[in-house]
Amino acid sequence: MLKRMTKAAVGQICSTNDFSHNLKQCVTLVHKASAAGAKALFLPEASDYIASSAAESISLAQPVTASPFVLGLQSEAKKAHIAINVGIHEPVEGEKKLKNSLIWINEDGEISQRYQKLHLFDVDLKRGPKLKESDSVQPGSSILPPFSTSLGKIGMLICFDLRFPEPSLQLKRLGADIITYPSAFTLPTGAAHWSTLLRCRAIETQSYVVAAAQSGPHNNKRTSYGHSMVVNPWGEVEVKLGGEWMGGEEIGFFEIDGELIKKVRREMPLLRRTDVYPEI
Ligand SMILES: O=C(O)CNC(=O)[C@H](CS)NC(=O)CCC(=O)C(=O)O
Repeated sequence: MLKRMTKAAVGQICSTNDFSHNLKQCVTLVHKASAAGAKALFLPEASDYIASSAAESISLAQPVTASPFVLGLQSEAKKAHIAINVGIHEPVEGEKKLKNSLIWINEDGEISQRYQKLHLFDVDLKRGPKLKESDSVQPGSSILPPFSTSLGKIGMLICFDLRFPEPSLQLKRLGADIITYPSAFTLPTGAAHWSTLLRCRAIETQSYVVAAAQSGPHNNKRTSYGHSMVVNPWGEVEVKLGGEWMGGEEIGFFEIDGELIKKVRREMPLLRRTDVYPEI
């Protein structure tokens, strides 16, 4: 029997504080994705820009209705009839701090879903990095229920959220087939934890995990780890892009196999002992 597979693309870029440079990289990837017949393109966290300080990040944020980056991607999505999952910054009216958001731009170019990052990356490692995301960002307060797309049901999380199994398990419980983690991991934490965490989340949730990553130097203070990955529900790595030394944008293709999701879940049901420990 013919399996129903849907093609998608995962894109890697290196954002700076220059909107038009960042948009250009993303548009190149939209064209490549669409030429290859992908139904959706997954882009990294903070694709619109990465600043070198909290103050600069706050000063750059624009509402989606006025952001040349978001408007540009919406128009490309509509032209190419492809959905785009992309991480951006959004100002909050009357507040100083921003939202670290993930939006779903559908095939008609409309923003149809939006998630606000729950866990903020405040770390101070002896050998670096020292980053305090909460200086410029306010955390979200809810999980976005998985939504239907031509690929299957998508559950959205962002970057540092990857370290917490609870929201991914909750998304799986709510019916997700695919969980996304657009990211900008640091070099030391990426080398130590990135691929292990992504495979764990895929194996635990028996779902596809799609993690588009920032890669390379954003400014003289920050460099990202790269290695964008797609992991299938059995934990196999289906796509792995290059590391931080790679210049420019990069793309990888994969197919979502709905039969594989069903097979993995049927063959090894993960029935929780919620009589012993609480359901999360
Ligand atoms: O700063 C922006 O504009 C965009 N946001 C980010 O890059 C965020 C906050 S600094 N990065 C992470 O969450 C990295 C997590 C990480 O590296 C880990 O969990 O090890």
